[in-house]
Amino acid sequence: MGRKFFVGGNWKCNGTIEEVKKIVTMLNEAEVPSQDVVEVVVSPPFVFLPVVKSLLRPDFHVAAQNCWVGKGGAFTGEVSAKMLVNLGITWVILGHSERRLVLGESNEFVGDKVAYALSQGLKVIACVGETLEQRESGSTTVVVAAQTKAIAVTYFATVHKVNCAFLKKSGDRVSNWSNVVLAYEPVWAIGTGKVATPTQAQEVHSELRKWLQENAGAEVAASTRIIYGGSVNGANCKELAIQPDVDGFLNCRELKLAGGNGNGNGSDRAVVRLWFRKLEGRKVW
Ligand SMILES: O=C(CO)COP(=O)(O)O
Repeated sequence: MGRKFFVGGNWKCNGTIEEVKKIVTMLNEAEVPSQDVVEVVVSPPFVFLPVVKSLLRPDFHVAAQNCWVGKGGAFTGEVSAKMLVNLGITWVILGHSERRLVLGESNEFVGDKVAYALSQGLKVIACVGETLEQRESGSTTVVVAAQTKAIAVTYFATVHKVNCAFLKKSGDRVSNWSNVVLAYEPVWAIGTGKVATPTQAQEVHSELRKWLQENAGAEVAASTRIIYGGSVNGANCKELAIQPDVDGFLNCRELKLAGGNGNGNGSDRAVVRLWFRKLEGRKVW
């Protein structure tokens, strides 16, 4: 089965309402290949989800950048999967390294979030990736395999004491991989300008696919999209995209908001167009 190319924009904690509307206008005008061959998903901060959802062209999808691990309730500051679904949001990013490393989310906690979000009907972009230290010590494969295993298997009932009746009842595996996209995002490449080489990305993506093959079966391995994130831009995306196991991107820098952490040269529209045009070089199109 062919894997539909995936282009994701993670806007992180950036932007004002005016900037968000501006980038939505750009996206609405962008020339992109048919949604039969590419899936575009943008992920604004929580507060901008309703406005993006209402203004964005309907063939593009909207993702939240996080959600709570279980049912709502007395969890100040959190947003539940059910609330996202209620708003018409179809995707959520879980396990981003910024949440793992800055906010201390463990592999198991991320795994539990993935399981719960899927149970509520959300599609999940589940992030994995090693730090520079882990790469240099040769443990990249072990690290991303452990993160992926925790996504596939939940430890919720034993590790966490937060009430989550669903997970306690329902067994322990991602049963529907078609609603999961794995995002390999090496921590050392995020926001640093140090993109993984196409070979480095392909190596890890192929290891992840092998892990899926061994643990979730050949069909899941062949059909699950594994996307890359970390300093992707219009200039480097084509070489990455032609790697056999790179099925798309999760990216902040090119789909940036004006004044964000990208090049800030005012040519945002040109960059969006360039990005999509470069991607067209991929054979599947
Ligand atoms: O973290 C990322 C996407 O989730 C990548 O960020 P950059 O595109 O800024 O490297």
